Amino acid sequence: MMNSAVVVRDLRVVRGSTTALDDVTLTVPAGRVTGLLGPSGSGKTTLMRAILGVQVVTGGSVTVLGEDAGSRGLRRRIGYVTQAPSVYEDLTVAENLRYFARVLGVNGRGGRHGGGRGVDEVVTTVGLRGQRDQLVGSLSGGQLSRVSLAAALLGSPELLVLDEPTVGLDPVLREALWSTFRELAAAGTTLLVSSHVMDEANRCDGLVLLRDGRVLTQTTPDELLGRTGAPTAEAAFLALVADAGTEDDR
Ligand SMILES: Nc1ncnc2c1ncn2[C@@H]1O[C@H](COP(=O)(O)OP(=O)(O)OP(=O)(O)O)[C@@H](O)[C@H]1O
Repeated sequence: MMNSAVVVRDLRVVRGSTTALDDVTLTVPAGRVTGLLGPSGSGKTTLMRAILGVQVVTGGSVTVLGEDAGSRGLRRRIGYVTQAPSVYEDLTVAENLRYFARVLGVNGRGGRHGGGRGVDEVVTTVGLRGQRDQLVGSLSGGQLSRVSLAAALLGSPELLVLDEPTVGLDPVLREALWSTFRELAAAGTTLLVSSHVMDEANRCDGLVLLRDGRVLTQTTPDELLGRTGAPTAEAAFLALVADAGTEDDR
């Protein structure tokens, strides 16, 4: 039996006058990279917020690492990176991370109670050793987003939820970040990574395709291409959208 880090059942979320998620059921397998793909406004951020337990939901259930989403005990077991970098510009990279380590109750040198990743280790993981003592306000955009990722890695979370972490990064940095994700998964971390860049689909072990707040399909990159006969993930997604549109019309 495959071990699931996240189980979402019949989830429904209404935000304002929009049904942001409707009847969403999916699982995120442990120790894998799952890509959450869909166009802008399809509900990716809302789903991630529900998994983190910070989203008011109208119906359904979300179980994370065996507990209800939002349970206190989950706080240190999940790392989250939002689209807006939440770091202090007037502190250096290391100062920011030491601050977040304290907030999380992580020992900045070797993790909580001696376990997990500390500041030096996460700085190395995201390739910012050269910028360790630089003010965050003077970093490039790509470096800045890697500081947020480093903060999310403190203490070795079991689940990493990353909302469009590669937006605005050049191809070299994107490559570097994806190899970091692969290494983390190989070491047992579960990653849920959202993107609206379909060519990132091939880098994931599994895929969840969202459209208009509904799961279009939960699949793998190979199966997606095989099923649609499309040459690229982007073309496959468009083919599925066209199919779903035909069904809606029936
Ligand atoms: N605070 C809010 N109040 C009302 N509607 C909202 C709110 N936040 C999001 N929505 C709506 O919910 C839907 C899903 O939004 P969500 O941010 O989850 O999409 P997304 O797939 O993450 O988009 P993007 O790729 O552009 O970030 C959209 O139609 C959006 O307009």
